[in-house]
Formats: sequence, C-alpha cells, structure tokens
Amino acid sequence: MRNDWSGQTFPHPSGRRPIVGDALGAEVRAPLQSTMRRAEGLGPIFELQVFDQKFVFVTGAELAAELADESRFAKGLSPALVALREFAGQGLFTAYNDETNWALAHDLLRPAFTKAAMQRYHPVMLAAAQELFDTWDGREGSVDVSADMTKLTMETISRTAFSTDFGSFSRAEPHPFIPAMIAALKAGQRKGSLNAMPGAGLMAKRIDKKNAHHQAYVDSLLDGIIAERRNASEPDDSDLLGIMLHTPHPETGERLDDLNIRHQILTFLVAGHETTSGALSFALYYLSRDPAVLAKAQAEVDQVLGPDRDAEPTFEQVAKFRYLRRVLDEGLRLWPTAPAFTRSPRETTVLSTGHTMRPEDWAIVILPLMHRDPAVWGDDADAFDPDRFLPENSRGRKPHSYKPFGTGERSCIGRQFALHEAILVLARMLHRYDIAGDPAYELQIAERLTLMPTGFELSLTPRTPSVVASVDEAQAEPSEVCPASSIDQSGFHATSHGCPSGSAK
Ligand code: HEM
Repeated sequence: MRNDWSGQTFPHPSGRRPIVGDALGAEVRAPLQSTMRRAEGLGPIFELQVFDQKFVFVTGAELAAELADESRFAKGLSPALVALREFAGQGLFTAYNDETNWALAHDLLRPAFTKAAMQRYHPVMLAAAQELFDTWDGREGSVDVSADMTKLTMETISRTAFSTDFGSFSRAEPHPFIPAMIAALKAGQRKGSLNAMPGAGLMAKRIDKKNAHHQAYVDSLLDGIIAERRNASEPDDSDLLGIMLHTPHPETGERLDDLNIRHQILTFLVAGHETTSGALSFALYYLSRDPAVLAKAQAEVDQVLGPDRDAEPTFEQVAKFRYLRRVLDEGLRLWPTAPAFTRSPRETTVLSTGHTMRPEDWAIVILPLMHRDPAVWGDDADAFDPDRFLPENSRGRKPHSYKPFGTGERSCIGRQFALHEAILVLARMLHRYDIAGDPAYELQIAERLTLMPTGFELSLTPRTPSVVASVDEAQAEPSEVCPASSIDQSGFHATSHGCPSGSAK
C-alpha cells in the first residue's frame, strides 16, 4: 500500500502543503473528476500525495499500453480495492492474483459466460426490460434514466446470478437488501479513503459499529439463499449460484466454500449492475443530444425489428445492432463506467519514462483520460462520434488504447453479458419510444465506485407502428454476418462492427 516508488517523484499539481500533501484540491464527492482536472498539463504520469499515501496515475495511452503487457505487469489492488475486500473478500474482483480462490472461481465461472449460458440469460433480460417498459407505460411525465437503468440492471443480474427477484418494478421502496448492500459498500470505501489519515483506526471502528447491522443483514440474506439452494432436492446449475454450488473444478475436483460463494455473489451484484446501468445511461444521454445519431440508431432497430413496437429481438438479432454497439462503445470511451484499474510489475522493471517500478509499487490508469489521448483519438477526442469505431476508422489504431473492460487475465468476465444486456435494452427502448432530453440539462456525473449521469431525465413518447414503419430505412446500415473465423472463443461478436478484431484485450 505504501507505494513509495523508491523515493522517485513525479509531476504533481501546484499547491502541495506540508502533512496533507495534495489532499486539499480533491473533491470528496467527485475524486475522479477532480483528479482529471488536476492532471492537466502534468504529462502521461503524475502523482498525488494524500497525507502518507502516494498515488501514481497514468493518463497517456502509450504508457498505459506498456502497463498492459501481461508478461511484465499484472493487476494491482489500489487502496479502494483493498478496502472493498472487507465486503467482497476474495471475490473475483478483489482477490489478489496469487490467491487460489481467484483461479478456482475464474475457472468455475467461465462456463457461466459462454454463448450457451448467455442464450439462457437472454429471455431473463428481455423479461426484466419488459417489466420496466410496463411501469413506464403506466406513468406520465419524464423518467429518471440512471435510477431506472439501475433497477433494471440490478434485477437482471440478481435473476441471472441467483434466480432472485428483488421486485424492483413493483415495490414503492427498493428491497431492503439494496440499501443495506450500498451502505455496507460505502462503509468499506470510507474506511479505505481514511486509511492514510491520522486517527484512521478510531474512525474505522466508529464506521464498523454504525455499519454492523447492514453487513449482518446482507450476510444473513445471502447465506440463507446459499443454504436453501444447497439443501434443495434437485440441484439446479442454470445460474451462477448453481454453478458455484454444484460444479467441481474439471481437473482438480475442488469447489468454492460457502464464504467465498457469498463473496462472489456480492461481487457479481456490485460489479454487474452499476457499470452496465451507467453505460446505458451515458449512451442514452448522447443519443438524446444528437438527433442525427438518434435517427440512425432508430433506423437500425426498425430495420432489424420491423414495425411492431412490441417485437423482442432474438438472441442472434442482438449482434446485428452494429450502430447501437458503436454508440455504446463511444459512450464507454468518453465515460468508462469503471473508470480506472491498477497495475504492478511482476518483477522490478524500468518504464519507458525511465522510472524504476518494483512489484510493491502500483500505478492507476485513469481510463477517461487515456481514452482521450489526442495521440490516439485526435484533437477532437472530447467529441462524441460513434463512427470512430467503424472498421475503417478502428483499423490501425494502436493496440491497448481502448480498455473500458480492463486488461489481461483480470479483465471483465462479464463483458459479453454487459454488452448483450445493454444493446438489447437500447434496441427495445428506441424501437418503442421516441426519447427527448431537457436541452438545458448539463451532464453531471455521480461517482461511487462507478460513474453515472445524475439528474438526467428523458421524456418518452410511445412510437406507433406507423411511425416506426415510416422511418427511412435507407439510413440503416445493412446487417452483415461475421465470417466464422472472426467469432471469439465464447462465440460472440466482440466489436462494434460485429467482427472481433481481438484488440480490446
Ligand atoms: C459496462 C459494464 C461493465 C464495465 C465497464 C466493466 C468494467 C470492468 C473492468 C474495468 C474490470 C477490471 C477491473 C480491474 O482491473 O481492477 C472488470 C472486472 C470484472 N467485472 Fe466488469 N464491467 C462491466 C460489467 C460487468 C458485469 C455485467 C459483470 C458480471 C455479470 C462484471 C463482473 C466483473 C468481474 C467479476 C470482474 C473481476 C474479474 C477478475 O478479476 O477476474 N462486470 N470489469
């Protein structure tokens, strides 16, 4: 955690003070966005000193690509992730690379993200989306996009991960598990951010005391679900929980213990909902800001789904929404909803900048800055343009310059799940409704572990079949089929032009 880089220093913002270091310029509610502003003019690598804790940040695409080299570097755990271990233990996201539970869970859970598994989740995703549309259809006025997308993605992950319905669309108040989970998560995060401050131990004890009942409720609810499923007469391995309970490791025969299964469920709930909800919300924000982009997206969904606004896409059709995929990719370029990851070297090494980095040192890659490096994305890097991801524009782009799902063996296991869900929801939504945002709205971004637009509302007008039918089909791009050789291991179309290039990993 000390991360002293053998005493080497890096550029830092002006105004550093004794004892507190650079802490005064940080915004507690928006640490990432304030760090992004403070990074200006500091070059591809810089530091912030917060009391005793040194943070080193990488923003340049070339240096980030160097850190993506798996032969030299691996995932590191920043103080925020170490703090999260209080909550998610050795779950996939927060495990150290050498913890045996990581490799075991990774091997066991890979089958839960294959094409065959995703085909099972497809109807669950459709059903959750339909429930959301039913609530919208019975309501007047505008909708709070991030709040509704969060309900939707939470339902989808809880139903697919452990077949539990939180009733998000029928309850006036969220299921008590959800605020308890968020409170427990926040408590862990607060303890993590206090870590470097004098008196942190005492404050951590107070936080623990205040949070104990939330943590106990979350633990007991999940342990109850695990016990019930373990004792069921018919073993059911159709969801993630079933796979974890009933599938031994194919080579060693090992299984996950119940504590680790609880940690994995929490990990999937946390990692699997706000990230996708934010990605959907940013995509909808950009769609609502640009009539030409919106028209093109609606032309595409109309072409694939036809005039019936109730039509649901088949599993195979989801891969045909190429333009929607580019919209999503471009939203995740500007605002990657899991906005940073940490890298450490496997052995002491010298970076291309000349700095020596030892295995105990770590650097945090700030994705929204790396994704706007003009050397890769041009002088208009801040502008939203889905056509950046057209095949002809992606070809030749430097490898490792687009990393919204992380990098290497610790990259996102739920990537295809998230993309399938998000594209399916966007397609159905744009096919069913005309969307209009408030032109006076200025993008505000809330930070938890993830990024999410806040205060962003949309008015939804049902589209009638005649409106759908009258959209100029000429605007839609023809749907193509990828050559079999370009389909990745899991059988998915992995890029916005539908045919995997393999450059994302
Ligand atoms: C748009 C949505 C998503 C984004 C942007 C995203 C992003 C990421 C990133 C950047 C990482 C790497 C973190 C690191 O290196 O520290 C990661 C890891 C992970 N994600 Fe996602 N994610 C998304 C959706 C999901 C979903 C839907 C699930 C589950 C169904 C999921 C489960 C995980 C897990 C378990 C890991 C840890 C993998 C490991 O270390 O083995 N994510 N994600």
